[in-house]
Amino acid sequence: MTDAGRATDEFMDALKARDPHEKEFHQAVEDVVSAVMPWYLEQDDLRRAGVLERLAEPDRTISFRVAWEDDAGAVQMNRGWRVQFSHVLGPYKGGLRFAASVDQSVLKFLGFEQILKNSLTGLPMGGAKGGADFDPKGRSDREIARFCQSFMAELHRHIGPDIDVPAGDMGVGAEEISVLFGAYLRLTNTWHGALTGKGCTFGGSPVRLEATGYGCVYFCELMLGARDDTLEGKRVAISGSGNVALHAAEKAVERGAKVVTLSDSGGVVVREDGLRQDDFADIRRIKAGRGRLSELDGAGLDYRDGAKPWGVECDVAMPCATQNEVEEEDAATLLDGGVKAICEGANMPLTAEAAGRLREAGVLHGPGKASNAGGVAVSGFEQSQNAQRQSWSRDEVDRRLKEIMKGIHGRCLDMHDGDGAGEVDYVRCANLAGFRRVAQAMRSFGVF
Ligand SMILES: NC(=O)C1=CN([C@@H]2O[C@H](COP(=O)(O)OP(=O)(O)OC[C@H]3O[C@@H](n4cnc5c(N)ncnc54)[C@H](O)[C@@H]3O)[C@@H](O)[C@H]2O)C=CC1
Ligand SMILES: O=C(O)CCC(=O)C(=O)O
Repeated sequence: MTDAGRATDEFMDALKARDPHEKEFHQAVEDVVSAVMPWYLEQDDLRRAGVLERLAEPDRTISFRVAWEDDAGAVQMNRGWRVQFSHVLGPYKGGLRFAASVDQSVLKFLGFEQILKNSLTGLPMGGAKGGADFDPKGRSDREIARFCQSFMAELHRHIGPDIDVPAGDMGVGAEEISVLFGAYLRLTNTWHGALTGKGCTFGGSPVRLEATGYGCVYFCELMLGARDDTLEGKRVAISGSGNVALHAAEKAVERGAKVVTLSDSGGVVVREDGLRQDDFADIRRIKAGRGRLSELDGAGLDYRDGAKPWGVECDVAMPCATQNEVEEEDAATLLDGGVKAICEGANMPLTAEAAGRLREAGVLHGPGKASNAGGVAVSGFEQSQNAQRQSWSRDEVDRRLKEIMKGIHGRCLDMHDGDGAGEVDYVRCANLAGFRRVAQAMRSFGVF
C-alpha cells in the first residue's frame, strides 16, 4: 500500500469512529481524501495546520423542530437542519432538500461536496446544505406552504446575504422558495437576497431554474470536446424527471443529442428515437401535479415499471435524480451498452464501487461537484444582482454560465498531471482543484 493509501485509511478510520452511522458522509469524504492525499502529504504547512481534519468537521449544525398543521387540523412534526460547513471562501451557500430520506448524514455529505463545488466555480461562496425529513409527496399546496412557514420561523435566525444564503434542491422548487422568502420577509422586515432561486419578477435571476441542467450539458460538451468529440447524434440516458433532469434533457436535445430516457423512483420512460419537446411538456405537467411517470403509459412512450435507465443502450449517461442511484451492477450494464461518458447532474449519484468500475474501463466521468455546479454559480449571480439592485438579461446570464463551466473544466485540466496523452481523471482533478483553493484560504486565516 502507498503512503497516501495508508494515510487515507487512517484519516477515514478516525472520521468513522467519530460518526459511525453517517455512511453517505463517509463516502463523500473518502472520495475527496483519497484524491487529494498524495498532494496533501507533500504540503507540510497544510498538514501542520490540520486543514483536512478541520475541513471534514462542519462549522456548526443547526437542528430544529418543525411543527405544522395538516389539512385535517392535526399537528405534524418534522426535523429541520442547516449544516453550515465552511465559510472561508464566502457566505455559506447551498440548497435545502425536503425528502423523507433526509438525515444528518445526507446533509453533511451534501454540505461537504458543496464546499469544493463552490470553490471550483471561482466565486466567493462557502458551503452549506439544509432541509427536513418532510416528504412533500401527497401533501397539498397549503400543507407545503404551512410547512415552509414553520421551517423559516427557525431558519431566519441563521441566514442573511452575508451569512448564509440557501436555495432549492430536491423537493424545494420555485414555489417553495417563494413561500420561504415571503416568510423571511415577514419575519425580518428586510428585503435582501437571503435566498436564491426566487421568481424572476421578485429578485430572482434569469436562467437559475435551468442552470444546473444546462450547465451539466455544457460540461459534458467540454469533456467530449477535449477528446475531439461532440454531443451531436449521441444517445443520452438521463435519470430523474425533476428540475435538473428536464433541463438537461431539453438542452441536450437542443445540442443535437437523442435523449432516450427519463425516470422517477417508480420506473423509466423510453423513446428509442429520442424524447421530444411535447414529451417534456407532458412530463412537466404530470410532475407539477406531483404525479408519476407511470401515468404516461399509453402515450406513445415505452414505460418500464420498476426499471432504471441504465439498461437502455447509450453513449452518455446523465444521472440527475439522487445519491447512489447508479450501483455496481448498473455500471456493468452501462458498460455492456457501450457507454463512453458519464456526466453527473445529481450529487454523488454513483456508489464508490460503480465509480471504480467505470474508472477501470476508462469511461469519462464528470463528477457532480464540477458538472452540476452551474446551478449554484447562477445562484451566485443572483446574489450579485440582488446586492447591486440590478437585473441581468437571460443572454447575459447564459453567457456567464457557459464561462463558469469553461472555467471549472479548465481548473480540472490544470490539475491533470499526465503529458496530455493520458485520459483526464476529472474526479481526481475536480477534488484537487476545489480542495486546493479552500485549503490555501484556511491556512491563511489561522486556526479556528
Ligand atoms: N436543483 C438544483 O439546482 C441542483 C440539484 N442538484 C442535484 O440534482 C438532483 C436532482 O435535484 P432536482 O432536480 O433539483 O430535484 P427535483 O425534486 O426537482 O427532482 C428529483 C427527481 O428525482 C426523481 N427521483 C427521486 N428518487 C429517485 C430514484 N431513486 N430513482 C429515480 N428517480 C428518482 C424524482 O421523481 C424527481 O423526478 C439531486 O441530487 C440534487 O441534489 C445538484 C445541483 C443543483
Ligand atoms: O443554488 C444553490 O445555492 C445550491 C445548489 C445546490 O444545492 C447544489 O449545488 O447542490
